Amino acid sequence: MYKGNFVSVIIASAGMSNRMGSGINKQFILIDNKPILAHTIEKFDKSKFIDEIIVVARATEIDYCKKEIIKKYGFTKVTKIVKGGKERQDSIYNGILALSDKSDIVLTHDGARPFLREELILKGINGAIEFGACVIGVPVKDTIKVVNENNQVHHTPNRALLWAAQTPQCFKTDILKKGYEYASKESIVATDDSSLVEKYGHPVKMIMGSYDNIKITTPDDLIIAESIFKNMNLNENNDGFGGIL
Ligand SMILES: Nc1ccn([C@@H]2O[C@H](COP(=O)(O)OP(=O)(O)OP(=O)(O)O)[C@@H](O)[C@H]2O)c(=O)n1
Ligand SMILES: C[C@](O)(CO)[C@H](O)COP(=O)(O)O
Repeated sequence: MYKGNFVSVIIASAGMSNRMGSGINKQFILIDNKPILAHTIEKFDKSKFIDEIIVVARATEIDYCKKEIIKKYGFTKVTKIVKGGKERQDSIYNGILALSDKSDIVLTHDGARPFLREELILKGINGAIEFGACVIGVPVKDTIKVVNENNQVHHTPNRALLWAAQTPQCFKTDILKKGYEYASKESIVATDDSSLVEKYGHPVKMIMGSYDNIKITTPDDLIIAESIFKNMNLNENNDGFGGIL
């Protein structure tokens, strides 16, 4: 169980939001009059399982985050706001370097995933304690095709074995650090944190997540996000596993 462990979270919010095309950092777009990033931080700030939150922001947005997000919404567990890097991986690495020496368990999370539920935080922490590394995800619903550079279908993997990785991704802190140090030494680049731990050679467990734990990436996600937000508020007991979408 999580008791006795110091649990940290790194929230990556230093991306460029290119696919959103909003002209501003998508994490500052409002849902119910509150920035997406504030919704995300709130989930961890309120959680009794979390001890420290490191926010990773663009250098030019650190002051804004301090004033308009952390101070304005009265978050108490954000210990540091550090500057991001070119890729998400670089941003998370900066967050790792800012972790408290006390950190036993670390969760990495996207600032653009505001609909995380408390039970997934606990499942992730317990998964990290039991397995050393785990990732929250959901089985894919569509058939996935692997294509070549000419869009010719190369093969169709067995859907029963395919999961979509979400965040949080949860680790014993020393294991995540080793994964990132290994990636840096070997110049390994990946789009999520657990890939680096896999490549370092530590097994990663997949933990059942929730289909409504979406990452807000493109404008159509904002329409879905409004609907998830309303549903979460209407039905606080919705466990997120039933597939409201
Ligand atoms: N250099 C980067 C890139 C991404 N992120 C964060 O990682 C999360 C997941 O990334 P994604 O949704 O791809 O965000 P962007 O990189 O901003 O999107 P895009 O690729 O459309 O520019 C986001 O919360 C984003 O802010 C980050 O902290 N630092
Ligand atoms: C970490 C992640 O959210 C898992 O789905 C995803 O890989 C982030 O990737 P992106 O390229 O930054 O969208």
